[in-house]
Amino acid sequence: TRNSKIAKCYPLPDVAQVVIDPDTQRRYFRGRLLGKGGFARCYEVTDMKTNQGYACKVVAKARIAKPHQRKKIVNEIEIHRSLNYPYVVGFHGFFEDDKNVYILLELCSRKSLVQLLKQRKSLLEPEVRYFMRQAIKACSYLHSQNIIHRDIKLGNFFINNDMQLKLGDFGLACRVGASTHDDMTVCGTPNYIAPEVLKKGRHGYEVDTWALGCVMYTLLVGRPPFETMSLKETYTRIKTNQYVIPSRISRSAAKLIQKFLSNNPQSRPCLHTVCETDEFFVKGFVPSSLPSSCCMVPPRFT
Ligand SMILES: COc1cc(C(=O)NC2CCN(C)CC2)ccc1Nc1cc2c(cn1)c(C)nn2-c1cc(Cl)cc(CCC(N)=O)c1
Repeated sequence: TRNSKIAKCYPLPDVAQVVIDPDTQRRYFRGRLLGKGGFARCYEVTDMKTNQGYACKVVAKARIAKPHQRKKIVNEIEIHRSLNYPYVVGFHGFFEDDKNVYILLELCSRKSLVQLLKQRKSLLEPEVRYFMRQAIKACSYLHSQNIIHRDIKLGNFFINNDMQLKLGDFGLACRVGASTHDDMTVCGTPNYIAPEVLKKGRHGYEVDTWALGCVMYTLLVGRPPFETMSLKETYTRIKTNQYVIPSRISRSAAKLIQKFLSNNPQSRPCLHTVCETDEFFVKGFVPSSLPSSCCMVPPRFT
């Protein structure tokens, strides 16, 4: 809208070199900009007492002046602060000053699956089992807390120093049963948005299961399953379930992708059991850890 254009052309207030949490009096030294997303800029910050590093999402209040924009940030904080799971980004606090809202999050030094796939082009099946197991467990945990993430994609799976996957960015998440289902307009990321959301029917946890299928396909193949030159064509292919699995992909991987990408939400796998029951995981080698060299070159599983 016009206002967002105005907001964009005013220079954003700089983030001070040292930011202080007024409640805890903790002082954080602001390091480099790690990236931007939506209204937020994310900086690496260091607690000046403990030397602990964090990823600090900074949202200028000028950018969230409208009630629905402020509600989005409040929703993200309210949901994320209630979570605690090994494969979900740690939430370490939030505070505000007159200019910005600050959200302190677990720093994942190896960035996200976006950068890893950009470097590697596509991953080997054992690596996909390793990452998909953690991604599925993270979503299964969210669903057990009655939360739908609604924006599962490579860029929201961060990788920490020990190569563990951490699901982040709860800006579009919602609690099931809350009245926010009506705002589930087409707000997901085009490549990973589920057919039932496009048809504006009822939708629930299964939209995350669909998106996990898109993540698995993209990691193995090196591109998203429904990517085309136009958004309209992509939406048509999603609604008509039109995608191709290259023949180099194993039968068990292809079968699981087809289950994840079922047009009918009820036919998609159960996230609480799929890692223990599906042939792709049961009949294949699931590494318990990955060397950081996987960010650069294919590993040799001897
Ligand atoms: C050391 O840790 C990181 C480094 C980098 C990085 O090297 N980015 C470079 C910085 C220089 N520019 C030129 C290219 C990207 C990127 C991400 C890092 N870690 C890192 C980044 C993190 C988080 C944890 N950990 C969390 C949680 N949220 N965000 C977060 C938040 C936003 Cl708003 C935007 C982005 C960037 C887009 C993306 N999906 O990566 C990330």
